[in-house]
Amino acid sequence: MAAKSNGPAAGRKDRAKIWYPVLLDLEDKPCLVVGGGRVAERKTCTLMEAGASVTVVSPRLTPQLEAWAEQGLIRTRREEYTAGLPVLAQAFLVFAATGDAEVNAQVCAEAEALGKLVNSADDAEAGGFIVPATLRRGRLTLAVSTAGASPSLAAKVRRQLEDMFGEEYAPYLELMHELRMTVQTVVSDTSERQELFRAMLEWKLLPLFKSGRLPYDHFRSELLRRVAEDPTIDGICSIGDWLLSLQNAWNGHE
Ligand SMILES: C[C@@]1(CC(=O)O)c2cc3[nH]c(cc4nc(cc5[nH]c(cc(n2)[C@H]1CCC(=O)O)[C@@](C)(CC(=O)O)[C@@H]5CCC(=O)O)C(CC(=O)O)=C4CCC(=O)O)c(CCC(=O)O)c3CC(=O)O
Ligand SMILES: NC(=O)C1=CN([C@@H]2O[C@H](COP(=O)(O)OP(=O)(O)OC[C@H]3O[C@@H](n4cnc5c(N)ncnc54)[C@H](O)[C@@H]3O)[C@@H](O)[C@H]2O)C=CC1
Repeated sequence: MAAKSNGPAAGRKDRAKIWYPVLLDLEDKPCLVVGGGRVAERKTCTLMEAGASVTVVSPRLTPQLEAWAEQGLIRTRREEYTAGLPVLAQAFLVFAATGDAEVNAQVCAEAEALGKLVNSADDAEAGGFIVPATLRRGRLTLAVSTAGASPSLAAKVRRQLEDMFGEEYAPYLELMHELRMTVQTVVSDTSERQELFRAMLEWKLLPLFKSGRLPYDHFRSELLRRVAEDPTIDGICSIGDWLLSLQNAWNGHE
């Protein structure tokens, strides 16, 4: 069988590096950021969002980093980086984000020697991972990368996705998650379940969420009830009809 053009053969050395995307669980994981400027602040912020336990090593900190330190949200060491810091040896992820390229290279070398995943703010190829531009809508994560070719383009594409994937995706996915769990409990056959999940994607739920007029709790329990009552393809399709009729009724009242 011929290899697909984007298949394993695409990983050969004569091509640009292909980065492997993953989503990491950083909850309570120790992470080290070396440097205390604007870039270190941005990396720290997204690490905090992911629940990481962040230590920043830098003689100077941005006012925001200072504030987080005062609030006890991050740990800091107000000093220049030196090799052999226990906080580096204990870190799950390391970020080299100083304004000094030589220091960043030293941080990367030490971290890699200890088998750590390290990110270099000033040299994509020097570290073991790079950070994409990220859009979150509850459980939906969209990550955009240009493999370091143009980080500002990654940010621009992320902004464009903001319009395409609005806030309504967060409650929509919560509900889809709950409905999926319901179906998993009441339907034992895997292929039957998959058919139902695909049919549920055809429901015109997103416009209902987008309108912002849904009495969410009532709607949620009604939908869960209907799915549990008739978890068949006919049942799922008739729920789809019910959702359409709701939408049409609302549109008619506008
Ligand atoms: C390789 C990588 C390593 C890493 O940091 O992981 C890297 C490297 C470098 N960035 C540089 C510059 C800028 N980076 C940004 C912004 C972001 N940079 C991010 C990631 C990455 N940046 C990784 C590759 C990501 C990819 O391409 O997929 C984002 C997506 C995520 C984040 O940082 O959290 C975040 C946007 C977040 C968002 O808005 O969503 C801006 C815009 C701004 O600051 O507003 C500028 C100025 C404009 C410009 O230069 O384009 C420079 C040059 C420094 C110089 O020349 O002085 C280097 C070093 C080099 O290129 O060698
Ligand atoms: N990856 C990215 O997204 C981006 C990367 N960059 C690169 O990242 C680097 C940092 O950028 P900014 O934060 O804007 O710089 P900045 O000048 O605002 O901050 C540099 C920080 O590094 C600290 N520092 C300097 N020497 C140190 C040492 N020996 N040990 C510990 N900390 C030390 C300073 O105290 C300061 O807090 C720049 O070199 C730039 O090339 C710039 C823009 C975006």
